[in-house]
Amino acid sequence: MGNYRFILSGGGTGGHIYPAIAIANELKKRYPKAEFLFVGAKDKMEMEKVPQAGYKIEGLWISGLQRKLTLKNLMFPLKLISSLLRARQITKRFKPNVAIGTGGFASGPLLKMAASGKIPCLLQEQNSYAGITNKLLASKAKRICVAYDGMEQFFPKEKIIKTGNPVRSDLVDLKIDKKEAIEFFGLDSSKKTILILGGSLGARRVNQLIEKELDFFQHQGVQLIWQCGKLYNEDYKQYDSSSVKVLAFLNRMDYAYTAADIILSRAGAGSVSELCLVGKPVIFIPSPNVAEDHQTKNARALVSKNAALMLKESELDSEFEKSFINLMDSADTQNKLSTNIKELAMPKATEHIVDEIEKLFK
Ligand SMILES: CC(=O)N[C@H]1[C@@H](OP(=O)(O)OP(=O)(O)OC[C@H]2O[C@@H](n3ccc(=O)[nH]c3=O)[C@H](O)[C@@H]2O)O[C@H](CO)[C@@H](O)[C@@H]1O
Repeated sequence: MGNYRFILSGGGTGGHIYPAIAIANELKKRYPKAEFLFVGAKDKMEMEKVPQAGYKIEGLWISGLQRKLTLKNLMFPLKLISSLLRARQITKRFKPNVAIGTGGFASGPLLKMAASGKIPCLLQEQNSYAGITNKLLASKAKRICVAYDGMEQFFPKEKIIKTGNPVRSDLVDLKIDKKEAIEFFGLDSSKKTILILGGSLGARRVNQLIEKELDFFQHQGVQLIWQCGKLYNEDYKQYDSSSVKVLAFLNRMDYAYTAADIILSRAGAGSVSELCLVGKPVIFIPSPNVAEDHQTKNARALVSKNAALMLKESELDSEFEKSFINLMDSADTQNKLSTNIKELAMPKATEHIVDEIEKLFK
């Protein structure tokens, strides 16, 4: 009993990978004998992060379409055919009970072939603006779990279930001692700690801001945990010091969230869902470079409920210091933001999604 087989696919960025890992962990908790296989894109971060989480992954030779005419684009049809064939082989061999797609281009071929092999498929869409892969797969899916209202504009209404975004269980209920968390980063537990998050890949404009404001932060007497991203680490690691911890990637987000007094963050859907659970004062700096400006929409949903502050990239030079000082100086604003953001948390999202998955194979 319980020897079920689950195939999961999502990747390209942490925003698609971590929901898949959270779903797999909950399935494993319910079905300890189940087998799992992840499918990702060959050179993307899932090939490293999924094995770190204890799961097997196979990589497809696939990439997204660029908007310009490039060599990569000319290769696209070839990659698509090759990855569809490979996806068919994988699903035939693994024979999953259910296929789960969390967005990103690798999930396209996999879910398409799974559906044509009559395997029930469930999609999970993290954003308020649906990604292209999930939109293309919607007609094949039995259920589509979403985190925002109004998703009927992208998906058939009868398939949509609002569950919220899956968050890794270690971040749902933070139980670490704050002093221990601050010391984990080699920082001083008597000082205020600011956590800077650039999303799973790091954010160039956020890094430029922090570099420019280092003296300002020092004057304010605060210390920094600065996640700059793998791509930017070489440029910024020179600033690592006893009060500024520069890290390419945080493997222990639980410690980082616990250590922080104030958080500056991009507004990717996963980050937003986690920050609601964490319940600390946040200043969002949404990326303006994503489809339909969806990070600004993600952030605005919180700002309109007095649950976070937001600065657009174009406002950073003129507004950042003022906004930061106002927030630092007002315990009242900090408390209000913390209380309000917590109210938006959906801590049962993963369980709810797995309840829906169970309906597809039981
Ligand atoms: C530039 C880009 O395309 N961004 C998209 C990407 O964001 P991105 O990949 O940044 O993803 P999210 O903000 O959704 O989530 C980031 C995830 O990475 C984890 N994390 C992050 C940094 C770190 O050092 N360690 C770590 O573990 C966070 O805990 C979180 O679980 O996917 C999101 C969800 O589809 C979208 O909303 C974003 O617009």
